[in-house]
Amino acid sequence: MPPAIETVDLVKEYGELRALQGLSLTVEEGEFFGLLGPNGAGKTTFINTLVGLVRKSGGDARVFGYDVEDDYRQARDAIGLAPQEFNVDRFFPIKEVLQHKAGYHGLPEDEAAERADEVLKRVGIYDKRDERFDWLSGGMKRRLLLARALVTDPDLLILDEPTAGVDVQLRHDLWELVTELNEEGTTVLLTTHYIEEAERLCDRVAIMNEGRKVTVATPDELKTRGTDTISVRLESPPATAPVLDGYAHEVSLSGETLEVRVDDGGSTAPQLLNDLEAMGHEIGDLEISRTSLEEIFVDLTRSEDRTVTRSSASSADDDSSSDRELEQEGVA
Ligand SMILES: Nc1ncnc2c1ncn2[C@@H]1O[C@H](COP(=O)(O)OP(=O)(O)OP(=O)(O)O)[C@@H](O)[C@H]1O
Repeated sequence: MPPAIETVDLVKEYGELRALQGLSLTVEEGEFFGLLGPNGAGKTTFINTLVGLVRKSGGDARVFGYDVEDDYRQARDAIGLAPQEFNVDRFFPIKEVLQHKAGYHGLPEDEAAERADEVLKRVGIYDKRDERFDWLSGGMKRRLLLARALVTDPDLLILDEPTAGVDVQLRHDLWELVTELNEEGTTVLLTTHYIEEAERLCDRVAIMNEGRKVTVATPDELKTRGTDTISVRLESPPATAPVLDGYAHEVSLSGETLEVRVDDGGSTAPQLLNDLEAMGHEIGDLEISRTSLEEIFVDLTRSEDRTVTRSSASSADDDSSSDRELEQEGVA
Protein backbone atom coordinates (compact mmCIF):
# COMPACT_ATOMS: atom_id res chain seq x y z
CA MET A 1 0.00 0.00 0.00
CA PRO A 2 1.44 3.44 -0.89
CA PRO A 3 1.74 6.04 1.88
CA ALA A 4 -1.40 7.97 2.82
CA ILE A 5 0.40 11.20 1.93
CA GLU A 6 3.63 11.59 0.04
CA THR A 7 4.96 14.93 -1.11
CA VAL A 8 8.30 15.48 -2.78
CA ASP A 9 9.81 18.95 -3.12
CA LEU A 10 6.36 20.52 -2.97
CA VAL A 11 6.36 24.21 -3.84
CA LYS A 12 3.53 26.74 -3.68
CA GLU A 13 4.04 30.32 -4.71
CA TYR A 14 1.49 33.06 -4.18
CA GLY A 15 2.97 35.71 -6.45
CA GLU A 16 6.30 36.63 -4.87
CA LEU A 17 5.63 34.66 -1.71
CA ARG A 18 6.84 31.05 -1.45
CA ALA A 19 4.42 29.52 1.03
CA LEU A 20 5.82 25.98 0.52
CA GLN A 21 9.53 25.80 -0.19
CA GLY A 22 10.22 22.26 -1.39
CA LEU A 23 8.36 20.32 1.26
CA SER A 24 8.94 16.55 1.29
CA LEU A 25 6.79 14.68 3.75
CA THR A 26 5.50 11.11 4.08
CA VAL A 27 2.59 10.04 6.26
CA GLU A 28 2.13 6.28 6.43
CA GLU A 29 -1.25 4.62 6.25
CA GLY A 30 -2.83 4.35 9.71
CA GLU A 31 -0.65 7.03 11.30
CA PHE A 32 -1.90 9.86 13.49
CA PHE A 33 0.31 12.63 12.18
CA GLY A 34 0.61 16.17 13.50
CA LEU A 35 1.59 19.25 11.55
CA LEU A 36 2.87 22.00 13.83
CA GLY A 37 4.16 25.41 13.00
CA PRO A 38 3.64 29.06 13.82
CA ASN A 39 1.12 31.23 11.98
CA GLY A 40 2.00 31.46 8.32
CA ALA A 41 4.23 28.36 8.32
CA GLY A 42 2.29 26.91 5.38
CA LYS A 43 0.18 24.24 7.09
CA THR A 44 -3.13 25.24 5.53
CA THR A 45 -1.49 25.72 2.15
CA PHE A 46 -0.11 22.17 2.42
CA ILE A 47 -3.56 20.79 3.22
CA ASN A 48 -5.24 22.84 0.51
CA THR A 49 -2.79 21.47 -2.04
CA LEU A 50 -3.73 17.92 -1.06
CA VAL A 51 -7.48 18.53 -1.41
CA GLY A 52 -7.28 20.51 -4.65
CA LEU A 53 -8.09 23.93 -3.20
CA VAL A 54 -4.69 25.23 -4.17
CA ARG A 55 -2.75 24.38 -7.32
CA LYS A 56 0.88 23.52 -6.58
CA SER A 57 3.65 25.46 -8.30
CA GLY A 58 6.12 22.56 -8.29
CA GLY A 59 6.97 19.14 -6.91
CA ASP A 60 4.74 16.11 -6.39
CA ALA A 61 1.88 15.34 -4.04
CA ARG A 62 0.13 11.98 -3.81
CA VAL A 63 -2.63 10.62 -1.60
CA PHE A 64 -2.67 6.81 -1.38
CA GLY A 65 -0.60 6.85 -4.55
CA TYR A 66 -3.00 9.12 -6.47
CA ASP A 67 -1.58 12.35 -7.83
CA VAL A 68 -3.59 15.21 -6.29
CA GLU A 69 -3.97 16.93 -9.67
CA ASP A 70 -3.80 14.22 -12.35
CA ASP A 71 -5.93 11.78 -10.32
CA TYR A 72 -7.89 14.50 -8.53
CA ARG A 73 -11.12 12.55 -8.15
CA GLN A 74 -9.57 9.43 -6.59
CA ALA A 75 -7.28 11.44 -4.32
CA ARG A 76 -10.09 13.75 -3.21
CA ASP A 77 -12.56 10.93 -2.59
CA ALA A 78 -10.11 9.35 -0.14
CA ILE A 79 -9.98 12.51 2.00
CA GLY A 80 -12.37 13.88 4.58
CA LEU A 81 -11.48 17.48 5.43
CA ALA A 82 -12.58 19.45 8.46
CA PRO A 83 -11.24 22.90 7.59
CA GLN A 84 -10.34 25.76 9.88
CA GLU A 85 -13.02 28.07 8.49
CA PHE A 86 -16.76 27.44 8.78
CA ASN A 87 -17.46 27.03 5.07
CA VAL A 88 -20.91 25.47 5.32
CA ASP A 89 -24.04 26.36 3.42
CA ARG A 90 -26.02 28.14 6.10
CA PHE A 91 -29.48 27.95 4.55
CA PHE A 92 -30.03 24.18 4.56
CA PRO A 93 -30.79 21.90 7.49
CA ILE A 94 -27.50 20.34 8.50
CA LYS A 95 -28.59 16.82 7.62
CA GLU A 96 -29.15 17.99 4.05
CA VAL A 97 -25.70 19.59 4.01
CA LEU A 98 -24.26 16.17 4.81
CA GLN A 99 -26.44 14.39 2.27
CA HIS A 100 -25.32 16.81 -0.46
CA LYS A 101 -21.71 16.20 0.43
CA ALA A 102 -22.14 12.41 0.37
CA GLY A 103 -24.05 12.67 -2.93
CA TYR A 104 -21.28 14.77 -4.43
CA HIS A 105 -18.85 11.97 -3.66
CA GLY A 106 -21.08 9.43 -5.37
CA LEU A 107 -23.19 7.88 -2.60
CA PRO A 108 -26.74 6.94 -3.66
CA GLU A 109 -29.51 9.00 -2.02
CA ASP A 110 -30.76 6.49 0.57
CA GLU A 111 -27.22 5.54 1.58
CA ALA A 112 -26.30 9.23 1.88
CA ALA A 113 -29.26 9.81 4.24
CA GLU A 114 -28.34 6.81 6.34
CA ARG A 115 -24.72 7.84 6.49
CA ALA A 116 -25.69 11.43 7.44
CA ASP A 117 -27.72 10.12 10.41
CA GLU A 118 -24.89 7.87 11.44
CA VAL A 119 -22.22 10.60 11.54
CA LEU A 120 -24.55 13.12 13.20
CA LYS A 121 -25.06 10.56 15.97
CA ARG A 122 -21.36 9.87 16.15
CA VAL A 123 -20.41 13.52 16.69
CA GLY A 124 -23.35 14.05 19.06
CA ILE A 125 -25.62 16.51 17.20
CA TYR A 126 -28.26 14.16 15.77
CA ASP A 127 -31.02 16.03 17.63
CA LYS A 128 -30.04 19.17 15.66
CA ARG A 129 -30.32 17.47 12.27
CA ASP A 130 -33.19 19.65 11.01
CA GLU A 131 -31.64 22.94 12.12
CA ARG A 132 -29.70 25.35 9.97
CA PHE A 133 -25.96 25.82 10.41
CA ASP A 134 -26.44 29.41 11.58
CA TRP A 135 -28.50 28.26 14.53
CA LEU A 136 -25.80 25.98 15.95
CA SER A 137 -23.46 27.00 18.75
CA GLY A 138 -19.74 27.37 17.96
CA GLY A 139 -18.98 23.94 19.41
CA MET A 140 -21.78 22.30 17.43
CA LYS A 141 -20.45 23.93 14.26
CA ARG A 142 -17.06 22.29 14.91
CA ARG A 143 -18.83 18.95 15.40
CA LEU A 144 -20.69 19.44 12.13
CA LEU A 145 -17.44 20.08 10.23
CA LEU A 146 -16.16 16.79 11.57
CA ALA A 147 -19.42 15.03 10.61
CA ARG A 148 -19.14 16.43 7.10
CA ALA A 149 -15.56 15.19 6.85
CA LEU A 150 -16.69 11.73 7.97
CA VAL A 151 -19.82 11.36 5.87
CA THR A 152 -17.89 9.79 2.99
CA ASP A 153 -16.10 7.36 5.32
CA PRO A 154 -12.67 8.66 4.27
CA ASP A 155 -9.41 6.72 4.58
CA LEU A 156 -7.59 9.96 5.34
CA LEU A 157 -9.09 12.46 7.75
CA ILE A 158 -7.55 15.93 7.68
CA LEU A 159 -8.30 18.19 10.61
CA ASP A 160 -7.14 21.79 10.34
CA GLU A 161 -7.12 23.14 13.89
CA PRO A 162 -10.25 21.26 14.90
CA THR A 163 -10.23 22.45 18.50
CA ALA A 164 -9.51 26.15 17.95
CA GLY A 165 -11.75 28.09 20.27
CA VAL A 166 -13.70 25.14 21.69
CA ASP A 167 -14.29 24.50 25.37
CA VAL A 168 -12.39 21.89 27.35
CA GLN A 169 -15.24 19.37 27.33
CA LEU A 170 -15.65 19.45 23.56
CA ARG A 171 -11.90 19.34 23.04
CA HIS A 172 -11.77 16.12 25.05
CA ASP A 173 -14.81 14.70 23.18
CA LEU A 174 -13.15 15.45 19.84
CA TRP A 175 -9.87 13.92 20.98
CA GLU A 176 -11.68 10.77 22.01
CA LEU A 177 -13.56 10.56 18.74
CA VAL A 178 -10.56 11.05 16.46
CA THR A 179 -8.53 8.59 18.53
CA GLU A 180 -11.29 6.01 18.01
CA LEU A 181 -11.36 6.71 14.28
CA ASN A 182 -7.60 6.31 14.08
CA GLU A 183 -7.79 3.03 16.01
CA GLU A 184 -10.38 1.86 13.49
CA GLY A 185 -7.80 2.42 10.75
CA THR A 186 -8.36 5.98 9.54
CA THR A 187 -5.15 7.89 8.86
CA VAL A 188 -5.30 11.29 10.54
CA LEU A 189 -3.45 14.48 9.65
CA LEU A 190 -3.95 17.15 12.29
CA THR A 191 -2.74 20.72 12.39
CA THR A 192 -2.82 22.38 15.74
CA HIS A 193 -1.36 25.17 17.80
CA TYR A 194 -1.91 23.22 20.99
CA ILE A 195 1.29 21.39 21.74
CA GLU A 196 -0.51 19.33 24.37
CA GLU A 197 -2.91 18.12 21.67
CA ALA A 198 -0.06 16.95 19.43
CA GLU A 199 1.72 15.30 22.34
CA ARG A 200 -1.38 13.47 23.44
CA LEU A 201 -2.65 12.32 20.06
CA CYS A 202 0.09 12.07 17.47
CA ASP A 203 2.39 9.16 16.62
CA ARG A 204 4.71 11.59 14.82
CA VAL A 205 4.78 15.30 14.25
CA ALA A 206 6.35 17.46 11.57
CA ILE A 207 7.40 20.91 12.63
CA MET A 208 7.17 23.43 9.82
CA ASN A 209 8.48 26.94 9.59
CA GLU A 210 8.28 29.38 6.69
CA GLY A 211 7.20 26.70 4.22
CA ARG A 212 9.94 24.25 5.17
CA LYS A 213 10.08 21.09 7.24
CA VAL A 214 12.21 21.74 10.30
CA THR A 215 11.99 18.22 11.70
CA VAL A 216 9.85 15.06 11.85
CA ALA A 217 9.87 13.08 15.09
CA THR A 218 7.74 11.39 17.71
CA PRO A 219 6.71 13.72 20.55
CA ASP A 220 9.00 11.70 22.88
CA GLU A 221 11.99 12.05 20.56
CA LEU A 222 11.39 15.77 20.41
CA LYS A 223 11.41 16.03 24.15
CA THR A 224 14.79 14.31 24.41
CA ARG A 225 16.19 17.14 22.30
CA GLY A 226 15.48 19.57 25.10
CA THR A 227 17.66 20.46 28.05
CA ASP A 228 17.08 20.39 31.82
CA THR A 229 17.34 23.26 34.25
CA ILE A 230 18.68 22.53 37.72
CA SER A 231 17.59 25.20 40.21
CA VAL A 232 19.59 25.32 43.43
CA ARG A 233 18.80 27.57 46.38
CA LEU A 234 22.01 28.77 47.98
CA GLU A 235 21.96 29.68 51.68
CA SER A 236 24.43 32.56 51.30
CA PRO A 237 24.37 33.49 47.64
CA PRO A 238 27.52 35.01 46.11
CA ALA A 239 27.48 38.35 44.26
CA THR A 240 28.01 36.70 40.86
CA ALA A 241 27.16 33.30 39.41
CA PRO A 242 29.92 30.70 39.90
CA VAL A 243 31.78 29.37 36.86
CA LEU A 244 30.80 25.76 36.12
CA ASP A 245 32.78 24.51 33.17
CA GLY A 246 32.31 21.22 31.38
CA TYR A 247 28.60 20.48 31.66
CA ALA A 248 26.70 23.76 32.10
CA HIS A 249 25.29 25.40 28.97
CA GLU A 250 24.17 28.44 30.90
CA VAL A 251 24.46 29.59 34.51
CA SER A 252 22.45 32.42 36.04
CA LEU A 253 21.91 33.71 39.53
CA SER A 254 18.75 35.46 40.61
CA GLY A 255 18.59 36.34 44.31
CA GLU A 256 19.42 33.14 46.15
CA THR A 257 18.49 30.84 43.26
CA LEU A 258 21.14 29.52 40.93
CA GLU A 259 19.87 28.13 37.62
CA VAL A 260 22.08 25.79 35.63
CA ARG A 261 21.05 24.51 32.21
CA VAL A 262 22.42 21.05 31.39
CA ASP A 263 21.69 18.18 29.00
CA ASP A 264 20.55 15.69 31.61
CA GLY A 265 19.60 16.98 35.04
CA GLY A 266 19.40 13.59 36.77
CA SER A 267 22.96 12.53 36.02
CA THR A 268 24.51 16.00 36.35
CA ALA A 269 22.97 17.07 39.69
CA PRO A 270 25.39 15.08 41.97
CA GLN A 271 28.43 16.57 40.24
CA LEU A 272 26.91 20.07 40.41
CA LEU A 273 26.28 19.70 44.15
CA ASN A 274 29.86 18.45 44.69
CA ASP A 275 31.30 21.36 42.73
CA LEU A 276 29.20 23.94 44.58
CA GLU A 277 30.14 22.45 47.96
CA ALA A 278 33.82 22.41 46.96
CA MET A 279 33.48 26.14 46.22
CA GLY A 280 32.18 26.63 49.75
CA HIS A 281 28.48 27.14 48.98
CA GLU A 282 25.82 25.85 51.31
CA ILE A 283 22.95 24.21 49.43
CA GLY A 284 19.31 24.88 50.43
CA ASP A 285 17.15 22.81 48.07
CA LEU A 286 17.31 21.59 44.52
CA GLU A 287 14.79 21.12 41.72
CA ILE A 288 15.15 19.76 38.19
CA SER A 289 12.78 20.81 35.41
CA ARG A 290 12.63 19.45 31.89
CA THR A 291 12.19 21.69 28.84
CA SER A 292 8.60 21.43 27.73
CA LEU A 293 7.67 20.43 24.22
CA GLU A 294 6.34 23.95 23.85
CA GLU A 295 9.75 25.47 24.59
CA ILE A 296 11.41 23.09 22.12
CA PHE A 297 8.83 24.04 19.51
CA VAL A 298 9.42 27.76 20.05
CA ASP A 299 13.15 27.19 19.84
CA LEU A 300 12.91 25.23 16.59
CA THR A 301 10.70 27.79 14.89
CA ARG A 302 12.33 30.94 16.16
CA SER A 303 12.58 33.38 13.31
CA GLU A 304 14.28 36.71 12.98
CA ASP A 305 12.09 37.84 10.13
CA ARG A 306 8.33 37.47 10.19
CA THR A 307 7.51 40.40 7.99
CA VAL A 308 5.19 38.56 5.59
CA THR A 309 1.66 38.35 6.87
CA ARG A 310 -1.55 36.91 5.51
CA SER A 311 -2.97 40.34 4.81
CA SER A 312 0.08 41.62 2.97
CA ALA A 313 0.13 38.56 0.71
CA SER A 314 -3.54 37.74 0.26
CA SER A 315 -4.01 39.75 -2.90
CA ALA A 316 -1.42 37.65 -4.69
CA ASP A 317 -3.56 34.55 -5.12
CA ASP A 318 -4.93 34.08 -8.57
CA ASP A 319 -5.73 30.44 -8.01
CA SER A 320 -8.59 29.45 -10.24
CA SER A 321 -8.68 25.91 -8.87
CA SER A 322 -10.01 27.32 -5.58
CA ASP A 323 -13.48 27.73 -6.98
CA ARG A 324 -13.87 24.07 -7.82
CA GLU A 325 -13.45 22.89 -4.27
CA LEU A 326 -15.20 25.80 -2.59
CA GLU A 327 -18.24 24.93 -4.63
CA GLN A 328 -17.97 21.37 -3.49
CA GLU A 329 -17.80 22.36 0.17
CA GLY A 330 -20.88 24.44 -0.36
CA VAL A 331 -19.65 27.99 0.03
CA ALA A 332 -19.31 29.35 -3.48
N1 LIG B 1 -4.60 32.69 -0.91
C1 LIG B 1 -3.43 33.22 -0.57
N2 LIG B 1 -2.87 34.21 -1.30
C2 LIG B 1 -1.68 34.72 -0.98
N3 LIG B 1 -0.94 34.34 0.10
C3 LIG B 1 -1.45 33.37 0.86
C4 LIG B 1 -2.72 32.77 0.58
N4 LIG B 1 -2.95 31.81 1.51
C5 LIG B 1 -1.89 31.84 2.33
N5 LIG B 1 -0.99 32.77 1.96
C6 LIG B 1 0.31 33.06 2.61
O1 LIG B 1 1.06 31.86 2.63
C7 LIG B 1 1.76 31.71 3.86
C8 LIG B 1 1.35 30.41 4.51
O2 LIG B 1 -0.01 30.55 4.96
P1 LIG B 1 -0.84 29.34 5.58
O3 LIG B 1 -2.23 29.80 5.81
O4 LIG B 1 -0.62 28.14 4.75
O5 LIG B 1 -0.08 29.15 6.98
P2 LIG B 1 -0.55 28.34 8.26
O6 LIG B 1 0.67 27.62 8.73
O7 LIG B 1 -1.75 27.53 7.96
O8 LIG B 1 -0.92 29.51 9.25
P3 LIG B 1 -2.02 29.56 10.45
O9 LIG B 1 -1.45 28.75 11.56
O10 LIG B 1 -2.06 31.01 10.78
O11 LIG B 1 -3.31 29.04 9.91
C9 LIG B 1 1.42 32.95 4.67
O12 LIG B 1 2.46 33.89 4.51
C10 LIG B 1 0.14 33.46 4.06
O13 LIG B 1 0.05 34.85 4.20
